[in-house]
Amino acid sequence: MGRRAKNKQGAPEPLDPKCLDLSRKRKAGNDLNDKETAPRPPKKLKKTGHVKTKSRDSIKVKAKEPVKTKAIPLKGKQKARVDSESSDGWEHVEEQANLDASLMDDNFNDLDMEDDEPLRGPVQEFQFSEDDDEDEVILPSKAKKSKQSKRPTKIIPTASNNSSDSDEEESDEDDPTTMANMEARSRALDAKAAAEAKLDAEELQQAAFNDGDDDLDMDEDEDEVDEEDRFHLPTAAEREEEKKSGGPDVHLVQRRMRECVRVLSRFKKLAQPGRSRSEYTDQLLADIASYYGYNDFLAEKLFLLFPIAEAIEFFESNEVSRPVTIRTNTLRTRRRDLAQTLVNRGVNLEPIGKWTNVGLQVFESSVPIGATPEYLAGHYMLQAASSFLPVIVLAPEPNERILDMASAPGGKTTHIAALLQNTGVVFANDANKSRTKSLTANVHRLGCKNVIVCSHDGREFPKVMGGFDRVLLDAPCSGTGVISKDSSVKVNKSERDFTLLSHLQKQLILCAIDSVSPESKTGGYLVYSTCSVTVDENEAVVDYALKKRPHARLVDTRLEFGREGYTKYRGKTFHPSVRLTRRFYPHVHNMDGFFVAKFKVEKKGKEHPVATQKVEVIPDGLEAVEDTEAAAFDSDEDRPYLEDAKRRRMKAKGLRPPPRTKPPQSLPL
Ligand SMILES: C[S@@+](CC[C@H](N)C(=O)[O-])C[C@H]1O[C@@H](n2cnc3c(N)ncnc32)[C@H](O)[C@@H]1O
Repeated sequence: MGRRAKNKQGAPEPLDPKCLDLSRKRKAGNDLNDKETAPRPPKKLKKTGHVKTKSRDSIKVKAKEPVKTKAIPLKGKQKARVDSESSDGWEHVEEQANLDASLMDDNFNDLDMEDDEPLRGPVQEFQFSEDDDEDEVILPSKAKKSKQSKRPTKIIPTASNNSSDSDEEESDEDDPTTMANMEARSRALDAKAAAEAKLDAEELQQAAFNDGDDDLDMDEDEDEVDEEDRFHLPTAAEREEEKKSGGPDVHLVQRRMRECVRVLSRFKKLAQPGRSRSEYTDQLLADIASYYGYNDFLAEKLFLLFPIAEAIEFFESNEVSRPVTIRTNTLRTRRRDLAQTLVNRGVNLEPIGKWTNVGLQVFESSVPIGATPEYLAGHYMLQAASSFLPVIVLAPEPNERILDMASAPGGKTTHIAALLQNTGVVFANDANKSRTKSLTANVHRLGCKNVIVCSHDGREFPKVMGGFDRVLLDAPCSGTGVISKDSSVKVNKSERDFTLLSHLQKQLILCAIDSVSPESKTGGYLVYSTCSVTVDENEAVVDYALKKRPHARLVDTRLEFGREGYTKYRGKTFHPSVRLTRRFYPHVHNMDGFFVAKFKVEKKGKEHPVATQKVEVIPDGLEAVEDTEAAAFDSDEDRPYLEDAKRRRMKAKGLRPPPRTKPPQSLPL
């Protein structure tokens, strides 16, 4: 269990942002009560294994059993070295081919994936993150005031408001939110958060620029550090001794983390003579792992994603629940009407932000939000704000044929169905049959009439069916973006899991591309998303797909916020267009960590010039192989499935279906 969570010795002070050199920051994650510049409020530590610092009393979304986390000491210096190449989760695809043969399953050998030989075989030894368990709601027996009444900052909005408006609108902040002032308040909050986000971005850019740069010591003319005041980094023997005596006091760990961050930011001036950067980094990583309750591997993997001070922000944000959000089901109601009804029931809510016209953020509720008559009637879905994004990016159009390749429990499927206005058809697939039950239940509750639920391994597409106008692959992933919801991720993910996941994601993304019809008149798009922040599940997968399918190119997501995807990461260089992908972080956007990429699939031979202008540095083992025949959509093969589905629809309506034109083929639904 992490010391942050364990709280054996009383609640420690929150890390002082000043000492993390973040004092100028006004984070999107700060409490609104803090108005302008106050730091993140102190977080309460729990006595259970929960590491969340805020509980939801009346609004419980997917409450979990307490998870016991365990501090695992660093095994060696090399383990935590920032410059370690071996531990950053990169895989060699050739090596993947040599994965334990028992992992390989011949079921898919008949797939037309000769060109992807190294990626054959399913990967199945890990738990998938099922972050998007929208609507898996635990209903409280008694409605209580949510701790969200403290009104955490809004989810990051678009920057479109002027500050004078926002000043005016803030003046009535103490008054209750009503339908009349809801929009105005939302705009004010949007403006404030946008300004904060801009400031953050500038500071982070600066931090990234400075990070690791010894010349950061710009204050050389300052007085020498008094030797007595200099932070003493424990020696190896002292650390060993500390371990033997049951680990350091939580306050000591906290102080030490602060000091290490400080020293690393002004190394020349503050470091003890003779001690290296990597020694401080090792100590910091060991303390992060024990304080927040991560295994060493994951602590390092996540730490490496950010400049040092920002990494602490990220770890801190994983200790705080994200705002409760709901998506209006426009098949049943309008957001305005829903908001009015819920306000009348005692729910305090506001529109999420300008980027969505269906989302509402719930601040407090005197009724259980997962058991209102409107909920039961399918007027809304309890859904994380981040999971709106891939569907917004997919932008389905009425009458299209859409595949949601990994769809349970259906938050995104039902959103797609609503955008199609119940026209066209959505094939909602999920490999896990038992999870299709909640998917089907949601499809029914929300009144989606254009959804066909099926259960295939995604890698069977497009053999099962292809030629879709748009495909969404919300891939199974490690869930490193949703640690605040599922803290077990902190300790149950190993390097091997990331290798296997990335392997599976690469297989799935190729099948997803091959399922898109380049002939589509209205579409021809694939959206790839994960609720993970690791590069090997995101940019590396996307880059791999670009190499393997040169007729697919990345296009703008048209989202107005989110950080650009990495085009360079720890010695790897990706195709320049990978910057068109978008990353979302809890500490920046106050939403789950998330990744979204959008591809346009062109006809073969019509490769887009950008897609073929590959940069030279290619991730290990992923040398571009000429794209060979991809599995093509075979309309003859597809016909029996479509016919079967049509017969079912007719039967369901009490109509007599026409005789079959071919011997029946069962569609496993
Ligand atoms: C992130 S969740 C999907 C959440 C869903 N899109 C939603 O919005 O509710 C990933 C899903 O992938 C499914 N899955 C795992 N491996 C798969 C595979 N090989 N093919 C298809 N689905 C798979 C899991 O069962 C899980 O439901």
